Amino acid sequence: MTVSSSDLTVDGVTLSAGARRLVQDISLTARPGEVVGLVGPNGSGKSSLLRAVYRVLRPDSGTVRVDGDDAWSLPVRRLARTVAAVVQDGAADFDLAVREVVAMGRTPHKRLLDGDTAEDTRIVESCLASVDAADLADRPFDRLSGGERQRVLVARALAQRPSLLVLDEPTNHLDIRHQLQVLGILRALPATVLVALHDLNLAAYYCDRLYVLSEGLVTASGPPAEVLTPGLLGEVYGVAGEVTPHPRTGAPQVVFLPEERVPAGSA
Ligand SMILES: Nc1ncnc2c1ncn2[C@@H]1O[C@H](COP(=O)(O)OP(=O)(O)OP(=O)(O)O)[C@@H](O)[C@H]1O
Repeated sequence: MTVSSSDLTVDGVTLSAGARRLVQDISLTARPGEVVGLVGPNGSGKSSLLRAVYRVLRPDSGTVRVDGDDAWSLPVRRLARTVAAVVQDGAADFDLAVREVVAMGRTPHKRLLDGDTAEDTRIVESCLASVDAADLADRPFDRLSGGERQRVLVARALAQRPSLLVLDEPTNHLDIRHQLQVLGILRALPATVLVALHDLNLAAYYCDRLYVLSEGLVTASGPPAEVLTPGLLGEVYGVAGEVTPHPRTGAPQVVFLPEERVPAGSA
């Protein structure tokens, strides 16, 4: 049975590509309804870890459990009814209209050769509208701008009605209004969300908890206010910054001080 929000437990996951170790012994949880952020510098292993969760990169060791079931042992169709993914630069070469791309999100809920029901059509239209893409519905997907494409891929994932949504840099290419819109949608979903983000201020505002990856390891985790400290900015990113609670939202607000660059690891 599909539940509205899933429990994700990643336990001791190590990933490699050939001889190269991508992440090592990562453990992470996302409880039902939580929005959990993955942050960290380029190449720290965020995308690789997400790939293990949406079952593209098989762990060398460790487990990925969704609602207690090993994600790598579940039937593919059952996993697809539970987990949706928005990946970086995903599927740019669809030779389909936008509406058809979003309708693909309904596939796991259908049997072979089933057509679209009125409910499928309603879900597709409402997911397109939620990301301001209703007017793109008849356009060829492969002619859209980067940001339009990204919003359509978010709509496709929403149309899947997942109980666990995994997103790799979903704000990539988006203007600021659409960044806030997409993250606001994720925040309001009943689903559990695991999202890789580069923007620490957006991560601080929208995520319940953060995991900070650095060189394939988790170096810090917890609520944003505990994790995002000047020490962490120096240690993990090699930059100087101040962190203060925002006077209105209370969320930690990071201000970078570019002239005070510090060598990574020296904070
Ligand atoms: N298939 C692969 N073969 C070899 N190295 C790989 C492969 N996939 C990823 N890597 C390397 O593993 C490391 C982690 O990559 P990953 O894409 O997970 O990082 P990331 O944190 O998502 O980075 P970014 O913020 O730049 O998107 C990088 O050094 C990357 O070059």
